[in-house]
Amino acid sequence: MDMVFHNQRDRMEILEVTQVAPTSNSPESTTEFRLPLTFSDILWFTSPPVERLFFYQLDELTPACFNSVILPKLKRSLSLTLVHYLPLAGNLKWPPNEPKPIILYTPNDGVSLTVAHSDADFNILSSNGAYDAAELHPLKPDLVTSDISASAIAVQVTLFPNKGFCIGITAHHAVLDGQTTTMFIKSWAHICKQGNDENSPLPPELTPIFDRSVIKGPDGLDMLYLNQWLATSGLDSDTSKKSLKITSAGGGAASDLVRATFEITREDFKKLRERVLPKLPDSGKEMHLSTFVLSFAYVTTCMVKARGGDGDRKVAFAFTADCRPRLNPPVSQNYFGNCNRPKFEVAKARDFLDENGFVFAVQKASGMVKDLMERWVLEGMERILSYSLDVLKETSESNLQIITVAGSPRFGVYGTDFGWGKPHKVVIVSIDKSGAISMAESRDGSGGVEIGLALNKHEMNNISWLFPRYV
Ligand SMILES: CC(C)(COP(=O)(O)OP(=O)(O)OC[C@H]1O[C@@H](n2cnc3c(N)ncnc32)[C@H](O)[C@@H]1OP(=O)(O)O)[C@@H](O)C(=O)NCCC(=O)NCCSC(=O)CC(=O)O
Repeated sequence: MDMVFHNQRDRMEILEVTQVAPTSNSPESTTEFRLPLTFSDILWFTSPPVERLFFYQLDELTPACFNSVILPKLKRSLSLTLVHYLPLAGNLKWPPNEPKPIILYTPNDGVSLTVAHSDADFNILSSNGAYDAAELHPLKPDLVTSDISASAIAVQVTLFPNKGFCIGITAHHAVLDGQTTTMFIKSWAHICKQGNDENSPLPPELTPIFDRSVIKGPDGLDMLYLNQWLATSGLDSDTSKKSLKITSAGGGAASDLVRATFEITREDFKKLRERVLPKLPDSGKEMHLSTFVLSFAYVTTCMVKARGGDGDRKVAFAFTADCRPRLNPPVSQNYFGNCNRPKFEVAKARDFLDENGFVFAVQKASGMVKDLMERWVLEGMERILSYSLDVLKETSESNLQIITVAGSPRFGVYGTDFGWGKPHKVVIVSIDKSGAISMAESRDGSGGVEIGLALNKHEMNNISWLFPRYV
């Protein structure tokens, strides 16, 4: 039987759009804070923002309780948290005589917070699907970007009466990566759960580090990337034609996509390992067969099979690695900003469509991760943005299939408890713009991995057949 795709038109009402500033009682919030962008930030300069939703189920939640308890607590704790994360209350700016933009917080800056009420079906939107990808769009806030300014983050809290609420956070990728975004939201949750005590410091594992000197790369990489980004929008950094507007590079959301979440369980991983090991050279002794490698290889193979078609077509598959532990010396996980690199490979669809397609994918994925461990992790960084932009251009011009990964099972998003329990569901909305899959740890902590997909109906139908059977 084919998959059933839920499509229910929601009703959403915006109740309030406000600014939440860092609490004014702190000396920090009354001082300007400037943070330069590193090459690793500029690598993502005008990439599509990353949009996450955290659904919390509270069956008895009335509008009165939401307005008198939950919303005030969320606002107050956000304000307290921003004192520790001042750049997130600020904006990207491009001062007239500066070669590159900076992140600037000035007193009275704050985060845009949208409060909304939805009559959409909470159970469907926080389920594993499938439902129209566009159904999630009203729940995510938009960054405010213009030629001269771009907000670092935006937040939305949406009430679903008698069902629960949803927290949406949209992050500018040139300001922060997934590691920092999830550390920030866990800090907000921590302060909210602790009862908004003004004097309670953040625990060490949630305290951001702003020291840019730890990020060392080849000279001139920041300006190289900046000029490459500007060239894609027909601008250049030497003239007055500087712009902080986020372009459509990376594609806009397709309107015909549906979303679903699939889980690869610990038991599935065992089976996948058993299946692949005898087929690998030297029984896989030299392979890096982590749950990430198996998940990435498995989903890539299923996605190529789900699209089917011409074996000669090209498939670009990529993931982003966290460079913090890989740099020499290693950088703290608390480093605020971007410290990551994409890793790309291109192959023919035929390689995955073959009987041994999964074995091929495992070998490739294992090699990609091992490369990052064994070689200098910044190798090839000079070419990485031009290469990525070329691949994106080719995707829009040909039938090249691009598969990338957003999020990570390491981020522990299901531990984000604001005081009303762990999330019922966490999703990355923005995968519907970019051909990405999303990854998160299984909600029940059983060692599995959740895979979020946004595909057209035909491919989603095909993959729903492949996922359970192909393990
Ligand atoms: C490159 C990688 C994907 C490769 O992952 P692997 O798991 O294969 O390799 P690895 O060597 O790092 O880890 C191997 C083993 O170490 C253990 N391990 C190591 N670190 C861990 C951690 N922090 N938490 C839990 N387990 C950990 C695991 O048991 C794992 O085995 P096992 O798994 O078998 O038990 C990863 O190292 C990595 O960098 N992950 C973070 C990716 C990231 O930051 N993505 C977001 C990009 S920004 C983005 O996309 C935007 C956004 O999200 O906002």
